[in-house]
Amino acid sequence: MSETIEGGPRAPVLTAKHVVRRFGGLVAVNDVSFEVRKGEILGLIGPNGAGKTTMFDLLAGSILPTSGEILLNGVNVSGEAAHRRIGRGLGRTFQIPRPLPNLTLIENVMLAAQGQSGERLLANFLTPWRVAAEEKVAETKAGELLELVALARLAHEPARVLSGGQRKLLELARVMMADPAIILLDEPAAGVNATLLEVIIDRIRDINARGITFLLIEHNIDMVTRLCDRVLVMAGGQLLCEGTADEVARDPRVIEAYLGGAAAA
Ligand SMILES: Nc1ncnc2c1ncn2[C@@H]1O[C@H](COP(=O)(O)OP(=O)(O)OP(=O)(O)O)[C@@H](O)[C@H]1O
Repeated sequence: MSETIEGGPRAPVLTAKHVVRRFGGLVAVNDVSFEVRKGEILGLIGPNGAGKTTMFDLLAGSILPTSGEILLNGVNVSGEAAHRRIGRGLGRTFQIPRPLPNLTLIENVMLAAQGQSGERLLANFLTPWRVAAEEKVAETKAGELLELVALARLAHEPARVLSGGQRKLLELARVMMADPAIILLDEPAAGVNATLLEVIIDRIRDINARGITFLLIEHNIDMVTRLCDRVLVMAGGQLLCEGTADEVARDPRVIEAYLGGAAAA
């Protein structure tokens, strides 16, 4: 019972209810329902073309569902734009992060600050002291977040010097700047070397220990097994099954879905 009490330890942060998304004749997401519970790291796996990225786009608000509902902390956000969902505590990283190459790391992270007066020309003109004070606070916070993701020593370097794996860490710091309740992570392990992968796994654990919930799309099953208590499997736009990483890896339907994908590739 207490599992679903609003605000309780296992309350749903993000809910998909019978979500459908069509692209012309193709049903990329077909009647998918699930919950991401407060404090968990939930995995989302499935073969190429399963509909995982489309599901992320729907949850984040980059695209809208053809039908069905998306709830963020119990509020129906199905028709809301992405920036409004960010304001409600939903963060998202991209498979291929694209920081502004000529800005420093700290400047890139500061760009993600919410509600700065500096964004408003009038405020800048009328209350420059407040804008300066807010920028100082944002700079301190961005510095702390770069420390959290082990990039503090590069804080004043331009983002173009970063490797692919370091860009993923910068992306995590950027998302954290908006104080998210939940972060959607899109393939954080893709293209990352083994050493940096360990850093990314550690940082995700640290951020999760601060009470932040994660939904993780990942093809690297070792990472999923190490981070996720619960895993959802999608195939052909539908939710195939749910369980621990070990359970789903043994499930004949999952094996069949991956083998079918490999045969079709
Ligand atoms: N904008 C779009 N227009 C038309 N079809 C699309 C669009 N976006 C995705 N699709 C199709 O929807 C299906 C699901 O794609 P999606 O990218 O969500 O899968 P995925 O599980 O994320 O795959 P991968 O693991 O390869 O990233 C695919 O058949 C894809 O071609």
